[in-house]
Amino acid sequence: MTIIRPRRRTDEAPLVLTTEPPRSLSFADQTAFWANLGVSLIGFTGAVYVLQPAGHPQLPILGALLATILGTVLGTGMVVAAGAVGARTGAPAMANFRGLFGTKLSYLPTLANIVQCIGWGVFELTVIAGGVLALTHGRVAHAPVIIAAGVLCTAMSIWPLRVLHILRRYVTVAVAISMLYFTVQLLRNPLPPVHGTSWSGFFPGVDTALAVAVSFVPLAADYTRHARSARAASGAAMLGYSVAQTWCYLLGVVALIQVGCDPNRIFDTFLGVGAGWVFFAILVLRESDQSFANVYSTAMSLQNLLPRVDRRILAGAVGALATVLALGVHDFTGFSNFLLLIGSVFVPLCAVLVVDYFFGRGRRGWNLDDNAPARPFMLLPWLLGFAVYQLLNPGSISWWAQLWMHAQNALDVHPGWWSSASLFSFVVAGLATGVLVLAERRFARA
Ligand SMILES: Nc1nc2[nH]cnc2c(=O)[nH]1
Repeated sequence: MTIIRPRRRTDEAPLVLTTEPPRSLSFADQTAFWANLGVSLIGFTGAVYVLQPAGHPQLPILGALLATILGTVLGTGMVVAAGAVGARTGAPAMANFRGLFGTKLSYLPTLANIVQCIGWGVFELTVIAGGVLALTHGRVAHAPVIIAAGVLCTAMSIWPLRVLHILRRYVTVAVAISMLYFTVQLLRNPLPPVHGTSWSGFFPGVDTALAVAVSFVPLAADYTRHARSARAASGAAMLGYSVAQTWCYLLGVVALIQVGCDPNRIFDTFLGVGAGWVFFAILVLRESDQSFANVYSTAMSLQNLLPRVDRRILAGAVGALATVLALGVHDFTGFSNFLLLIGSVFVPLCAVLVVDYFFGRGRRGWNLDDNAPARPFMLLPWLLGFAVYQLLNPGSISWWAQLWMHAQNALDVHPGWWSSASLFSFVVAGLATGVLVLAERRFARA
């Protein structure tokens, strides 16, 4: 890869694929960035899936609290581990897979990430439009908001490092004040009693909180590669993301309980408190950093396929595509299930990546060149982990879920309260990679 060594704090991310990025993000910059990603309008409504895990009765409030904390901390741990690899190699997230699978095979996770990031980018643009709709009581049309948000997040993705500095300086404080305001206002009303709760959906609840954090696994290294040290990158992601997502989900749980667990009315609680619209507007505006992260990471993923194309051209094209797609989307229900399905690809992949980097071939330095040789056997633990995930949680796309239910019956595996798909998938993929790493070492010695 091309080697360039810019160092100043004002330096921007390299324009072409390189493993020598400017290391200009401080601990505070990164903590603020991850905290911003942890707070999302989707998080407030998504809390309903932790509170009422699919196929289970509602969790008690303590159960929802613990499931949120456990899922978030475990999911963030995976983000941290993937980010630590990027902080050490200096390569963007998808280019790291060249070391694990070889360059050509690294296109597999790259394509999955391009699909997931464009999907999330479109989703986030529609979430912003939904927020503006709630804020203006439907007085502003959908299309102009989508176009404005699309232009904003595309512009942000042209100057990613400058944007991260700005987020730290101005946006994170405003978001923290807004969250504090809503927390105080919502907790002033006593929570109505909730009946018929059960702990049976505890681990599915954990899985939900974990899945949202894990969806940032394939993006992490695009940002941590600019950290001054792997330790700072890891601490910042852990602190910023886990605190923010936990806070966001718990605020969502409180708001949901106050509107009888109807996610469609959740924004009413925020807008119903005195001056709520001011703080809600801040949260809507900051949702653009989520879209920005998706557009920028899609461009970086594309650069793994097109290493010599200027990332600004790629980001411009991706931003335009996401905006056009978002103009046509009004209902996201089916697509969000698809996003969760893609997200599940990255849980076992993270385990394989981390085990091979810290215990296997990565210890001697991965080959991240344009012609890194294929390591197809490394696909096996990934596939195994993916199968374990689907077996325990096949999701809500009916034909896909039915396929896996046949497999459950054939193997006599029946998911219960104990079956966290993410944890089992991560552990199985990690252990299987460990076996391959040991076999590779033996083979090298022989
Ligand atoms: N990758 C990704 N994951 C998410 N999880 C929640 N929102 C997002 C998002 O915008 N992108």
